[in-house]
Amino acid sequence: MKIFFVTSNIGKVKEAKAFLEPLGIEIEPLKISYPEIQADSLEDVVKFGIEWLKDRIPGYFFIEDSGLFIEALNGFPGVYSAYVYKTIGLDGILKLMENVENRKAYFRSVIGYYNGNVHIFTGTVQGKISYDKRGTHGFGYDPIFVPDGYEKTFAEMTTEEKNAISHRGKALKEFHRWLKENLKY
Ligand SMILES: O=c1nc[nH]c2c1ncn2[C@H]1C[C@H](O)[C@@H](COP(=O)(O)OP(=O)(O)OP(=O)(O)O)O1
Ligand SMILES: [Mg+2]
Repeated sequence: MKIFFVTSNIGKVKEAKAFLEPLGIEIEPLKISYPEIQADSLEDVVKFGIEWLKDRIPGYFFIEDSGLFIEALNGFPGVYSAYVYKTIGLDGILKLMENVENRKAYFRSVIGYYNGNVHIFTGTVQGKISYDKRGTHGFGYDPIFVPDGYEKTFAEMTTEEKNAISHRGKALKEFHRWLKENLKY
């Protein structure tokens, strides 16, 4: 089967393909930008995005909204992660975290799939903000996020390694489980 992934982030596409294509699900990226509302939750952003997209996409599709939530910053950048990445970036986050001992943070991913109805799948990974940028793989905040149980950042992992433990990998796993149960392929 083939489903569309509406996103402008090629890093997300790479991860979704690495996870789902070996399981027999073909991903067709569609770079259509949709309004991302200013909301308190990733779920609300996804639900609004689907409502806006559903009559504009020729088939079943999914979108994904994600964010990095830093405990010492009361959850910032959270739902504003994309905007913060584009404005103050990794150096800005490291600066805000200077002299902050509590490095705890988590990533969260919310996938919304539309097949006539909306289905939501989520995943979270706990970790810490590093003291400097490390690694060249991945995208976004990967060079400053160290998942619990590891010494290296997401940017020091291969796509497969990251997928096995990441927020997006977990959401994709839930998504795949649902597809398998409901489509009986
Ligand atoms: O695994 C990740 N590793 C590092 N950084 C990440 C990850 N997952 C999301 N992020 C960053 C990217 C973006 O700055 C923001 C999410 O914003 P978000 O709107 O979901 O993504 P986006 O605008 O890059 O692509 P899209 O076209 O799918 O909306 O957090
Ligand atoms: Mg976005």
